[in-house]
Amino acid sequence: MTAHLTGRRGGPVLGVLRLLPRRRAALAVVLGALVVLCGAGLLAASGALITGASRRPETLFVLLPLITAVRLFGVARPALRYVERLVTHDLTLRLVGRLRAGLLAALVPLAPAALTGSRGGDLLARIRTDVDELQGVFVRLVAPAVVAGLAGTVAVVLTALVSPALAAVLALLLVVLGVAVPVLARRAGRHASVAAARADAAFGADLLDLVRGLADHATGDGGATARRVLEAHLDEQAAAERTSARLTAATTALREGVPALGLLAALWLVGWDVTTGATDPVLLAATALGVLGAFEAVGGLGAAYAAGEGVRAAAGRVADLEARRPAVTDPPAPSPRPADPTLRLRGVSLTYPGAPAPALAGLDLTVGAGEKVALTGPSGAGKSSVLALALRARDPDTGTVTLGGTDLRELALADVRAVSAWVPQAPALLGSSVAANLRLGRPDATDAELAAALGAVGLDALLDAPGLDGWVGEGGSRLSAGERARVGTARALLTPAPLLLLDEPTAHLDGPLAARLLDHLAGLDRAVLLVTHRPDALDARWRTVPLGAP
Ligand SMILES: Nc1ncnc2c1ncn2[C@@H]1O[C@H](COP(=O)(O)OP(=O)(O)OP(=O)(O)O)[C@@H](O)[C@H]1O
Repeated sequence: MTAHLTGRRGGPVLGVLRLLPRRRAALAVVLGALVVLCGAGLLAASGALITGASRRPETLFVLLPLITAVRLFGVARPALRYVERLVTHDLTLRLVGRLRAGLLAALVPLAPAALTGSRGGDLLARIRTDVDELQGVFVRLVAPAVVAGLAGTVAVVLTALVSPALAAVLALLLVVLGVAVPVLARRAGRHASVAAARADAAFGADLLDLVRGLADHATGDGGATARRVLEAHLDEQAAAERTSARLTAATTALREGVPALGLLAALWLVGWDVTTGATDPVLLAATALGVLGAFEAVGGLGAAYAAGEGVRAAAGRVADLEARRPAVTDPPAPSPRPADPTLRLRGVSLTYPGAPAPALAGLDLTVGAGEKVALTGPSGAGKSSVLALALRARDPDTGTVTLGGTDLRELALADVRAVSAWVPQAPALLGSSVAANLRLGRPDATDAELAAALGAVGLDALLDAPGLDGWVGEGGSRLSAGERARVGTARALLTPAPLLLLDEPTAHLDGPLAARLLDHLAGLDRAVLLVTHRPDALDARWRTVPLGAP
């Protein structure tokens, strides 16, 4: 795993390319080039064999090397293709692994504070769509480009041994077919597709207006004006489609025509050398067919050019994610984890970026070991923000937050989060079993311990249905909001953390259930700092700290 997926130097795409396993990538492109050269070699050897056979040699032994070459190229081509595919797939899977691990590594330090401005769907798209796009960086972009360069160069050099003039023509035509044609087709195609999309959108919008106001249009000129407007859009659509069809036809003609030009050039130039006696006639058909086969080298470049745009966009989005600064970072030399879990906030103020007013201003709060404290106050009073500071999801603008007397900024983040177990208002559940969700709190918990934790939060019923090994649905969708919240609390109870930070654990519960949960929490031998809108449900074991709007 690399520290930076998209790298700092050379742009985002180069950063992704650095993740490729180099030896495998080199092997894959060499194999790819050999496949192309075997194809051209097969055609060339076949041409030479046919010409040689047409001379009716006295013995077949004369043709034996050519027969062997035809067989060799014929067998080697599919075999090499098979190995090339194996290597490429292996390489792509390794790349996907590195991309996913790298993206998650980039996301983890950002969570939760630096991700609050991101929409969940956007992040999911980055992880899923962008990784899908980037995983094709080798197969769709690098391999076709390098294979084209490698196989094209070898084909030109071999051709130069027969006819330097033909080699020059071949090089030129390879560049035309591999670079000029795709670039022009893409540029022209973009204009045509923009025009078609514009015409489609205009037609759709006017059609909708027409249908909505059908009664109005039917009066007056009987809808003739509306029809004329729609017909004008249809004409635009037809014109855009005609342009696009002409473009496709021109590109196809060039794709077929350029190799044909190469064939003609070979017949002309090598044919001339044959008539002057400078070249053996056997080489005429061999060179002409070999040149034809060499064009396969640049066959994948059109798709590579198109893929390049997607890869660039995906790499840019990933780089943008990596460029975000985490809200909090580990200190260079962390202090040891404090044995005393006393949480103390002194003169703490916090204003969220872009917020017009502070969420907290000059707050003092202490939660001693084993103490039970409830934060109350109106919505927006800053209750959840206190928990965020206690967990060091953020740092205060002024004042200090300490655990056992040590400033949180001097502690390793992992230590802060080992001392405190946090349960947000809507805890995240995995699309997995009840047990798997609970074991996030303590991976080695026994089934009996899981059952006890469920019992403590009044979720004994989950033991029967769906059962510890039962599926909770995607994101816990098969459970109610209240059950999801209590699974989160049970998970926190399973951790050994001496301080629990619970954000409205009773929000979705009815009176008796809320009382049962609060009673269990009050009886714990660890400290609990909870947020609640129902201070009346708390008994004397709780110290209530009201927060007003700052
Ligand atoms: N990530 C954020 N970015 C900007 N402003 C925020 C952010 N989180 C909270 N705030 C603002 O800070 C203030 C305090 O929010 P906080 O969530 O701490 O209040 P709360 O008392 O827990 O509210 P509630 O009872 O509704 O959960 C609010 O005005 C809120 O809009």
